[in-house]
Amino acid sequence: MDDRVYIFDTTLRDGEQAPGFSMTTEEKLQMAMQLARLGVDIIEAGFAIASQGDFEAINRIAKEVKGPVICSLARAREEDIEVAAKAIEPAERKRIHTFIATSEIHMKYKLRMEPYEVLERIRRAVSYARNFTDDVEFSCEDATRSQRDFLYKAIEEAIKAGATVINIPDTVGYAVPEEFGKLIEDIINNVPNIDKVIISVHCHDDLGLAVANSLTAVKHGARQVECTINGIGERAGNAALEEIVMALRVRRDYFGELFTGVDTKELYKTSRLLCRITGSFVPPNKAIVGDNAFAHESGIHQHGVLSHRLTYEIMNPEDVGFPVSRRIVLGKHSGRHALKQKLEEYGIQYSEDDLNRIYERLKALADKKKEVYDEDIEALIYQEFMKLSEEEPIKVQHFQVQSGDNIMPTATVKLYFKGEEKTGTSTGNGPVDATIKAIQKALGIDANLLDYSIKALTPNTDAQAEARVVLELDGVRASGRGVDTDIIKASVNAFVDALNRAIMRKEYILQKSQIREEGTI
Ligand SMILES: CC(=O)SCCNC(=O)CCNC(=O)[C@H](O)C(C)(C)COP(=O)(O)OP(=O)(O)OC[C@H]1O[C@@H](n2cnc3c(N)ncnc32)[C@H](O)[C@@H]1OP(=O)(O)O
Ligand SMILES: CC(C)C(=O)C(=O)O
Repeated sequence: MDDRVYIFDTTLRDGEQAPGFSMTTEEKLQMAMQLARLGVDIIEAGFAIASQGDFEAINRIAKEVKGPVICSLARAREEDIEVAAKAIEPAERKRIHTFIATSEIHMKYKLRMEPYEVLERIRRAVSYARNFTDDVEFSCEDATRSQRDFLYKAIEEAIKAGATVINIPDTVGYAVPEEFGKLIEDIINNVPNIDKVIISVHCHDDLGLAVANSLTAVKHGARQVECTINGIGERAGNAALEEIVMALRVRRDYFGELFTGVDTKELYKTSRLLCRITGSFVPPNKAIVGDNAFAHESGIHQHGVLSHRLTYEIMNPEDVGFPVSRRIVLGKHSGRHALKQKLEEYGIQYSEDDLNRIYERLKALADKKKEVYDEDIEALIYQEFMKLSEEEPIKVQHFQVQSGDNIMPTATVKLYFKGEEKTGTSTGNGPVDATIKAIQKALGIDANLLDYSIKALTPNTDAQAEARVVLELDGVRASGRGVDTDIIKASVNAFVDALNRAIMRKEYILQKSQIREEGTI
């Protein structure tokens, strides 16, 4: 059996079926381009008969995306198959994926068909699809709840009719790994000519087992895995592509020579592109691509990884394209080893007393604040070692914004810079833009805004909003965060927070270079 595991990405079809994840044609195209860079083997670009928009998106992807096979889903109906064939027609390599349910519950209540009628549909649909392409995939929807002999028969008919890939979906996420692996093995041992086709699996995550089931299936002979970026998909989602690919790569000792064609360095980028396009967030603890996937906060772990990376890390962040290498996060659970490393990063010379003093301050701060950011630690260091004031240089006294659907947004701010009163007024593209510009005018500065994001922390209209800002001021980069029920205030707080850090950081750099010149460091 071949060792190559084909990655069938269904982010743009099953992934898009998740509420809130619909994408426009342009967005789908952008995502498909990135999936091609990622190196997936097949892109299921949509369900062509679902809508004119879906048809057009598949058609554009088929025309413009080179590399992967482009596929459309189709029910076991001639009309669906014709529309799918038309949509994928321009692709260099094309696949029609047709399906019908084979479980009793689906056949009886949903399809209202007798089993013999379903078998007839399979024969007709697969052979009809073969008129348009040599690459036809057939799925027995709800395979894991299908009666065994009937499932074997359905697969046999699909192969006879010309299917080249047989997909075994765990449509409702009902299977458990050992049982699912055995199902694949049984199919291999009981269905005639099964060795002539590729066996695929498509697992849903209703019990949180989609990745485990997919990997067990691969171990038992499946050679195509259907999965999505960030595991998005109908209900609880599909198997997460990044987890499947990295598990196969990291656990070569277990999976043997199995490999995929995915360029793992593109994983993080692809995950974040999907977030940006759909306005969704990846939970921080998400395997492989979550913000905390390579972060260490607790002292014992930090000491371990600082001594030898492999004590607590099974993969390199660089291998999945993580933008920062391992993150040592200082917080409530951190120990002195990690703090020492941070002080050394800042080029600080410290005594054992200094270390203990700053360590106590860190713990006290962490008890008060939910999250301690690198910037908070930096501020502690400034205060302890550079004797910079604990006072933040900029304090906003007051701001006022006028905005509406037929007036130019205008903001006025009054603030204090190191105790001196300053005011500024500006118009802008929106109320946030106008206020940020007014602050800059008041201070007479021109900071370069590198990143700005805002999200609601709860689902109501009175929710707390969290704004984050990354900016650069005179070559010094800093980030800031602001939380408020008023989105403009949250944005102002984040912007001023970042400015304060940039100014303090500038002063710190200046002091350090002066000390160096005086030869005391
Ligand atoms: C497990 C999966 O993820 S399957 C994919 C699910 N994805 C989607 O459904 C998204 C796209 N779907 C749609 O846009 C619409 O459902 C459409 C356009 C496909 C069909 O819409 P409608 O014609 O209004 O039918 P509706 O969705 O209400 O019902 C489904 C019909 O398809 C039939 N059907 C369902 N699956 C299949 C199948 N695999 N093969 C043949 N017929 C099927 C049902 O029995 C029902 O038939 P009926 O209209 O004769 O009663
Ligand atoms: C169409 C099939 C593969 C499907 O999405 C499912 O069964 O979940």
